[in-house]
Amino acid sequence: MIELRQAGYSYGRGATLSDLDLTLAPGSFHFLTGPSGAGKTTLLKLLYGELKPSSGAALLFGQDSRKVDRDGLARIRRKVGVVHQDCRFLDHLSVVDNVALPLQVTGRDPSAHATDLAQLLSWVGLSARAEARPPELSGGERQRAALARAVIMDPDVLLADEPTGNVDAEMSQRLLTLLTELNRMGKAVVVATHDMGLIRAAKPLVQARILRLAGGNLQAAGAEL
Ligand SMILES: Nc1ncnc2c1ncn2[C@@H]1O[C@H](COP(=O)(O)OP(=O)(O)OP(=O)(O)O)[C@@H](O)[C@H]1O
Repeated sequence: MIELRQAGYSYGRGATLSDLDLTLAPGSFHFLTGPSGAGKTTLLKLLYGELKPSSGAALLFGQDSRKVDRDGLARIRRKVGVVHQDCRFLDHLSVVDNVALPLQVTGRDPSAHATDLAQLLSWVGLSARAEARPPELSGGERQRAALARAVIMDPDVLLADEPTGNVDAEMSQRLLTLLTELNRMGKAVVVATHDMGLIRAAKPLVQARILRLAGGNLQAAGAEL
């Protein structure tokens, strides 16, 4: 579905990422670790076409991200749900309206998807917070709302950037359960995290590959969980 081939990226001075090979197959689960500044967010951006490789290639559903036009990239993005590190909500809209935003952006009528929205909010445990504004949410509630928004379009791939940052161990476990449920539905999942406890907690739930970014390169961090 998504493949990096010898992909590199530079923000201008030196290479942040170099010669990365990575394949996301349907139903795969990857953890992406590495120190702060190693390039985890940059790598995720290559996987959904927000950044294009400075060298090598990113093949997104068979299309080279450097050659695809805007419309093609928009179509690809609908198949990839992203939970951003900072969640990126519109604070003047309610939680349910934020979760519905991808529907609106792609020209669908959210009211025609009211059942899907209600089911999704129930799945992430936020039915009672549907009309709250994002600044009123706790860290764990924000992350769950961001996850709901990332999957409202039923993507094939889910990319989550530090989805358990600023939440306690119990909420981490809950988020992990949601991520593994999505994976069991066949979605390819990539979770960028510093949280080795999260990776250990995933062991009984999912067969995941652990990748470590260091010095711009990807290394397999040990055996399968
Ligand atoms: N827009 C940008 N312009 C220039 N440099 C950038 C930009 N975004 C990131 N960088 C640099 O690229 C490197 C990798 O950043 P990135 O955010 O991908 O790392 P990360 O592993 O996700 O870090 P963290 O774990 O702290 O979130 C860092 O040195 C960062 O300062």
